[in-house]
Formats: sequence, structure tokens, C-alpha cells
Amino acid sequence: MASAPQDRPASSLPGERGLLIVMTGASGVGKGTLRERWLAGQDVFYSTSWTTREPRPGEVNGRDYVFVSPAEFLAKAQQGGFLEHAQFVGNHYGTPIEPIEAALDRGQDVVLEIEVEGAMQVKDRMGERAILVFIMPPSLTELRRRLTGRATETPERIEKRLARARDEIQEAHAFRYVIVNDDLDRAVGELLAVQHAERAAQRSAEHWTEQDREARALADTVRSTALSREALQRVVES
Ligand SMILES: Nc1nc2c(ncn2[C@@H]2O[C@H](COP(=O)(O)OP(=O)(O)O)[C@@H](O)[C@H]2O)c(=O)[nH]1
Ligand SMILES: Nc1ncnc2c1ncn2[C@@H]1O[C@H](COP(=O)(O)OP(=O)(O)O)[C@@H](O)[C@H]1O
Repeated sequence: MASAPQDRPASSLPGERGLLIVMTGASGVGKGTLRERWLAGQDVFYSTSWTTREPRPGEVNGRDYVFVSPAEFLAKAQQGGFLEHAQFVGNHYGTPIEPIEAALDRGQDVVLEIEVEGAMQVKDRMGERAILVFIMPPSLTELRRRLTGRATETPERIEKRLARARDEIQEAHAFRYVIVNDDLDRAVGELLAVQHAERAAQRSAEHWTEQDREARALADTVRSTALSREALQRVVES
């Protein structure tokens, strides 16, 4: 298997629009953990969502989320201010659209970290422009361990999030890429390869470098078409 390109993907060339990458997957699967490593040292626009849920200890308004009331959230939704928004276990979450479009226009790659329903809305609205990456747990047992270990949810909410995860995992083939978050470094390498390969895809293959071809080869190993239904079922039943 091709080794993960060690350099950070080149930023966009003048005149190129940035990539819109949507990282999605079950609550507790490790999206935030992966994103911090993946984007470290990169000039990528990471979208800060609006939510009506209460801040957790240590969360900062405007950094982790924009924390708003249901009335404020619904007013923005009615004004068409979200690229997507969804309800998740009793709270609203949404992606403000203006900062996304501004970042893409200046050629910056944009990363959204959102749940599956919102990711499908982005796919419907942006079509092939949206690069959807589904993060899969090695097993539901491990997902439960991570959610419990993180100690951010009540046992009741953990059960609700796990029940939703079972349904979300069944949707994995709706996404372009599926990355299993078992070994963190390997998963980050795959995210970098996907970003690099999708950047290279904006240029004709005859102009690809050896690193572009390496990234493409590694990214192809995590295309959702490479994931069998049986492998998917083993995660849900484990
Ligand atoms: N649709 C949508 N989902 C979001 C957004 N922001 C966060 N989420 C997702 O909402 C779910 C709950 O987020 P949160 O309460 O922070 O829990 P955590 O992600 O499990 O730590 C997670 O799957 C997030 O990825 C958003 O803007 N839109
Ligand atoms: N590959 C991994 N192996 C073991 N634990 C992990 C891994 N990735 C994340 N975790 C842990 O799982 C928990 C949930 O991770 P987090 O990034 O908060 O998930 P999400 O953002 O998808 O809700 C955290 O305690 C994190 O440290």
C-alpha cells in the first residue's frame, strides 16, 4: 500500500476554489480528535457551527460552537442562513453559509464536522463539489467505550447516541470515503491522502506528481466502494 504523503497538501493554486470536505460519523467516533491532528499546520477554514445545546465545561462560545437559543437558531434558519442544519438528540446544529462561501471563494479548503443528516443535506445541495468522508468506529463496543470514557453525556444520552449511530453506520455507502478510526495515525494519514488526492483531481492526471499518484492510490483504498456490506454489518453487530 502506498505510504501516506508526509507533507501537508499544497494549498490551492491561484484561481482554484477551495475543497469542501465534510467529515461525518457517529457521535464519539473521534471526528474532533482526528480533525485536530489532520488540520494541524494547515490553512484550512474549519466551520464553527451554531447549536442550541448547552456548552460543556471548557467549551468556548465562538470557538467550539456559537451557542444560541432555539429562537435565535430558528430565526437564522428561516432567513436561509445555514448551508445545512439538523436536530441531533434534542438539540439543533447548523452550519452558517456565508463564512463557507467566502472561504471557498478565496481558495481556502473548508472542513465541516457534522452529523450524517446534515452531511446528506450538503451532498444534496452541493452535489459532487462536496467531498463526504464517513468516519467509522472499529465496532459499536468501542464506540460505547469512547462515549462513556469521554464522560460528556449522561448514560441515557449515550444510549440515544448509540442507537442513532447504528442507523448512521448503515448509511456509510452514501459517502465517497469511509475511514475506520482505530489507529489514529493511520486514519489521519488517510484523511491527508483524501485531501491531497481531491486537490490533485482538479488538475489533469498528466500533470500529477509522484506524491499526487501516491495520495490517489491511498485514497482509493478508503473509497466507500472498497467497503463490503459484510464488513459494515460486522461493525454494527460487534
Ligand atoms: N448537522 C450538523 N451536525 C453538527 C453540526 N455541528 C456539530 N454537529 C454534530 O452534532 C453531533 C453532536 O455534537 P456534540 O453535541 O458536539 O457532540 P459530540 O460531537 O459527540 O462531541 C455530532 O455528530 C456533531 O458532529 C452542524 O453544524 N450541523
Ligand atoms: N482512534 C482512537 N482510539 C481510541 N480512542 C479514540 C480514538 N479517537 C478518538 N478517541 C477518543 O474517543 C472519544 C471521542 O472522540 P471525539 O473526537 O470527541 O469524537 P466526536 O468528535 O466524533 O464526537 C474521546 O475521548 C477521544 O479521546
